[in-house]
Amino acid sequence: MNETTAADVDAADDATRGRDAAGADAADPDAVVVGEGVRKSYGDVVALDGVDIRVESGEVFGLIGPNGAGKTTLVRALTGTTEAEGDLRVFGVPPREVDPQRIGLLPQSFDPPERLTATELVGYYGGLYDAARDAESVLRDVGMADDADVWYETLSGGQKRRTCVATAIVNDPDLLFLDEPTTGIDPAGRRSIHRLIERLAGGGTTVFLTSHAMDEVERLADRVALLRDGKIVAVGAPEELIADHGGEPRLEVKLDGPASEADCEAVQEAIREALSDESAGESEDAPAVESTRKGLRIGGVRPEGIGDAVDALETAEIDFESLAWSEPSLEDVYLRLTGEEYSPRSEPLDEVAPDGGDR
Ligand SMILES: Nc1ncnc2c1ncn2[C@@H]1O[C@H](COP(=O)(O)OP(=O)(O)OP(=O)(O)O)[C@@H](O)[C@H]1O
Repeated sequence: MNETTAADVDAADDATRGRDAAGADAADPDAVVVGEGVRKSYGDVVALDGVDIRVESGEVFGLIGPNGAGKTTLVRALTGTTEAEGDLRVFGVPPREVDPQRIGLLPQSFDPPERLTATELVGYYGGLYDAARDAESVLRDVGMADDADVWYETLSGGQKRRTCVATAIVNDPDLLFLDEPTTGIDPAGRRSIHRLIERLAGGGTTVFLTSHAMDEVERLADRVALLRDGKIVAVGAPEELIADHGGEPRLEVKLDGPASEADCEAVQEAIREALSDESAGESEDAPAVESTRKGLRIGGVRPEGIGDAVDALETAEIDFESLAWSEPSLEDVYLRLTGEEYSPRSEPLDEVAPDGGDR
């Protein structure tokens, strides 16, 4: 007679869930987070509308999207803090079955007890785990060593947020969810959090980062997903997304106000003539020239083409104040794919004399 033991039941259970005894996802062993067809509604509001997502071990995965896109809901679904439909697996098991020791979570809204010092607070959260790091060293990691003995309630907004980041990493998690970790943190503090994320990722921690700071995501994330209206509309490495959706580099020409239509046409014509001279009659599209609030913009200008653009401005007798060349960024991707206003990251050049000689 066959005797069914508890171990057999566990093994069968694991087999149906598609994981092996070590807790890895047998169907997808490199994946730490897998979501398929994830849906979540709050009454009539559809927060997640069939999200497919996969985060690999050791990667920094950025999640971006407008307010209300569903980012926090997705983080909550993946951390088991809210129920959602669909197939969700974290380390090969449903989110609520994951060993808490392996997960760190910095929620978007986090109100810890205020009448504790930063050290006491981090120690308190560390006490919730089987094993925890020393509070002092964690606070050092987030740039809070000097204020470790200050009451939480008297810390500044940015210092509070850094302390909260410390509570999320006190258990030395394998997978860290950071929901807008640098909100309200000053540039130096942000930089120290960025370095911390880079160090954690370098040490093998998988980081799931949501942020509205596109520069932060572009810098830190190996891959980025853009969520809009509860659906992922693009996913890829930042450089891939920028190449596919970021648009072209452009030259911003500062004048004493918006360029007139006639000026834009004159610049366009000068560029077209220069191009037709160069290409000896072969047809070539001239870069678009458009008026902006501060002057005009010439699209499609690569660094080696700045000299030609300056020549065209001179031919068109445009007396400009300065030039700023900008390349597309993740922010452009975001703005294009969400249909919001275009606002390029500019890299100002040195002041360029209108004769083009002082560049
Ligand atoms: N507890 C809730 N009850 C009702 N509706 C909710 C709840 N939580 C979220 N929503 C709604 O679900 C949608 C997605 O919200 P969510 O907070 O996930 O977006 P988000 O992308 O994180 O936004 P933000 O960038 O503003 O933080 C929104 O329309 C929001 O109003």
